[in-house]
Amino acid sequence: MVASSTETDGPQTAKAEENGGDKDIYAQLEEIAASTSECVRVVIRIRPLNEREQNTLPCLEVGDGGRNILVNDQGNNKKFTFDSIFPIDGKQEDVFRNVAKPIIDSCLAGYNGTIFAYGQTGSGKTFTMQGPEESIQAQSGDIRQLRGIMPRVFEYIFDSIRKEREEKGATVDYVVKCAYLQVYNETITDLLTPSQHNLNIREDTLKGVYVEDLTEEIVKHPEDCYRVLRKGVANRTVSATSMNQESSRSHGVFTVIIERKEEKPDNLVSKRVSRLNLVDLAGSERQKLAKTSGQTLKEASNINRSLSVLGYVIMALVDASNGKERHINYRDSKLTFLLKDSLGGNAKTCMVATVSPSDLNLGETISTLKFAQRAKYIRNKAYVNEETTGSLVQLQAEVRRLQDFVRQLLAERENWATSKPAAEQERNPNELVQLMKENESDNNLDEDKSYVDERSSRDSSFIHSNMEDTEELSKLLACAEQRQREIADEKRYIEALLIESQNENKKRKANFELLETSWKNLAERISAMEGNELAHSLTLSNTSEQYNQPSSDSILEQEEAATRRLSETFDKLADVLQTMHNENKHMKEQLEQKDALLYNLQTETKTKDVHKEQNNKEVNSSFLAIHGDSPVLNRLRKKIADSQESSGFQKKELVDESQLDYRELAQVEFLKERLAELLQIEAKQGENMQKLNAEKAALEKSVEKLKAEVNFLTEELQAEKENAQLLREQFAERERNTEQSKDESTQMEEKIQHLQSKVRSLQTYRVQLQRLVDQQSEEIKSLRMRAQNAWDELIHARQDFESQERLRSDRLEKLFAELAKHQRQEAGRNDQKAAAYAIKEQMKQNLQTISNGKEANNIPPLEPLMNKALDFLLKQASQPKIASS
Ligand SMILES: Nc1ncnc2c1ncn2[C@@H]1O[C@H](COP(=O)(O)OP(=O)(O)OP(=O)(O)O)[C@@H](O)[C@H]1O
Repeated sequence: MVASSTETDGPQTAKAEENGGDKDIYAQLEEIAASTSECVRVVIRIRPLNEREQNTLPCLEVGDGGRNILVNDQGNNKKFTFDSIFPIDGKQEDVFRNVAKPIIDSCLAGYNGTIFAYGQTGSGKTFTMQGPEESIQAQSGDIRQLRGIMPRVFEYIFDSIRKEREEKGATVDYVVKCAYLQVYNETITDLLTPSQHNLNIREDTLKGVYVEDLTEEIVKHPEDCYRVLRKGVANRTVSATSMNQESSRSHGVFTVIIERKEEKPDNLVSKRVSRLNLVDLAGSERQKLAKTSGQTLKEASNINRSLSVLGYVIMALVDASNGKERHINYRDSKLTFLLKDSLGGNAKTCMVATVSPSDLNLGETISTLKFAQRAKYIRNKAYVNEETTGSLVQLQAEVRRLQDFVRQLLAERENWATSKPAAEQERNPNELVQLMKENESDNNLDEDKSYVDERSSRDSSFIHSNMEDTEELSKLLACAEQRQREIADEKRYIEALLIESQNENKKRKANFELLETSWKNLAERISAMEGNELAHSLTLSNTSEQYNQPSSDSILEQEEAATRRLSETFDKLADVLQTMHNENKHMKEQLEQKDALLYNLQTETKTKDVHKEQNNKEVNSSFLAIHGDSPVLNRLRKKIADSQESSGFQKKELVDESQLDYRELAQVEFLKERLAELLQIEAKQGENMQKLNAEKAALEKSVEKLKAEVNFLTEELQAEKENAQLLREQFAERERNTEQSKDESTQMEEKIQHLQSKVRSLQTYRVQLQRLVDQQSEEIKSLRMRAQNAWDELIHARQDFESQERLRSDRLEKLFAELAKHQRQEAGRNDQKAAAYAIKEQMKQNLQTISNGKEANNIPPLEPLMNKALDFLLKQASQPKIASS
């Protein structure tokens, strides 16, 4: 179901065995080379639709091969490629095998590892990393299948350790520790000791990045780890938002520290310490969608800010891995500082980006995928964290080797020192004293000898005092050289600072320009929107006036209100951007000032350098005056030589010419002269000494001055550094604000696009409506004509009708008269009828009387005859007379 670009089993365990230490140095180097610079693995996990999304459309499709994902963005398909993609029905077990197993294998082999889940709030990060809480310790049933990466990691680690112990016995020893922390509102809390709040992050060359005073609990079984995890989960900050009933409001970092010690056959002990970070980041969320407020809103903005910094760090890392010179601001947020080793450092890292499949979250899904795509290009440099120690004998051998090495270095330094120019050696004052002593020992005359001894001792003391001065001067020189070096260092530092500040400035300028362009674009869009709004409202009001459509009225009202709201929001946004623009301008000016200040400092340092140079030259010349070709000393040397020569010559003369008295006199004269000369020299040397002392005092003063200047410069630099830091922080804050504004403007853009599409559909609808109305007005026209005709016809018909009506009423009147007449007749007939009935009755009675008498008189019955007559009468009476009228 899931395609993967990496092998999930086997090779790491093999590597673990290889690292046992049997390899030679070249193999280790090869392994280091192979292990360096490895890209971060990135996988995508799509969660099933939740209740809120049941009636929405899917916007994601996993492409062929299971490594591509297609996003349907309003009809446009965008394609992203990752190391693996887990579809909606992806199993927890598959995720563990593909994502976590290779990393744990690396950790067991001594590498650091990190797995982190990134994604929109409610997209399944906690589900992936941890699983439902009740599943963590589940021993059986369906719920056990829902365990996330963390519980499975614990089981796998202890299983692997058990297997290795079975194989290697007591030579291998493991200590496993767990720590759990959260970063909530930029504060680190120890989830295992929640009273430990606001902890500090530290960095160490050996340990890497770590949290000071964080509780590390030793764990011996997976059950211990479950307990630690549950304890931390209970202390983690979680609240309900509209997007997720149990939304993590903090970034959670669960660390497993694996310490492995192995005793090797040659008495060496190898020790590896690796750290596995399991990171469940807080979810990114659009505040409007998440409908957060109050504390939850503050949390959300902190979450978004730290995730933005994470985004910048990733962008910088990607640039850096593309060979660009970028400074990675890990320290801009606690999260990025904590993840420093995991992003671009000493760790093997895998990122699981979780997404929702619904088009309801399309914007967030696209931004998650883009983020994940960038992370793919980060290159990490992981290495095995191994340290080997040996027995005392081996350690002593190592110490000896190091001592030899140090000796060799010292000898090299000595060689270098002795290979100084010969002129420098000649200037050694001790040698000069020696030379003079040798000269003196050659003198045969006692007086001369005593005199020379005396002078020699005087000269020697002079030279000794010169030597002391020379030593002082050498010290001074060394001090000056040291100062020079310090100043050069400072100069280099200032230059680096200047370059950094220039780069920062460039960056800021670029951002500033970007901001300006986006601001301009936005302003244009706002004015375009305003224009559209006007045009839109005009057309819509026309439409509503012309056709008086109640349904389109309400749509228009809604549209107008939405446009008004949008325009208001845009106004506010424009204000915010204007303020930001002004602030950025101000910052730019400040930066320019700082640049100018730095430039001045640099120039000052250069001037100081020149002064230093001059001072040094002066000191050197003084040095030369003492040791080098000093005319006074040369003359002194010459005089001594001459006196020796002349005393030799006079001795010869004394022997040859036997003029002792004269020679003695001459000798005395000569010695007198020489004494005067030497006294003169001594006086001159005294003057020289005074001069040198004055020079020394001046030099000391200038050194003091320089020291003060250097101190001042250091303070200035410190202040500059602080200012730069402050500016950096302000800029980061500004960038974060810009990011937020960008988010808002993206939302606005989406709204605008939505509105524009609505306007477009409304325009189409209006055109259709116009056509319909045109048709209808044509029809109305023809109808009107037809109605006119009909009206005319109606008037005719009415006139006809009225005349006919009149005729009819006449006839009716007549008829009514006839009817009255008939009624009258009828009444008469009824009277007749009643009379006839009365007659009939009378007759009946009469007849009865008659019949009574007939029987007696035998008269034929008259009744039938009477009935006949009566019937005839009745018939006559009941016949209608009106028919004739
Ligand atoms: N792959 C999945 N399969 C089944 N249910 C899932 C899946 N992913 C997430 N869910 C469910 O979705 C809901 C939200 O998931 P979860 O809490 O893991 O999100 P989240 O990304 O950690 O959110 P947030 O960090 O913002 O709080 C939970 O009820 C979870 O059980």
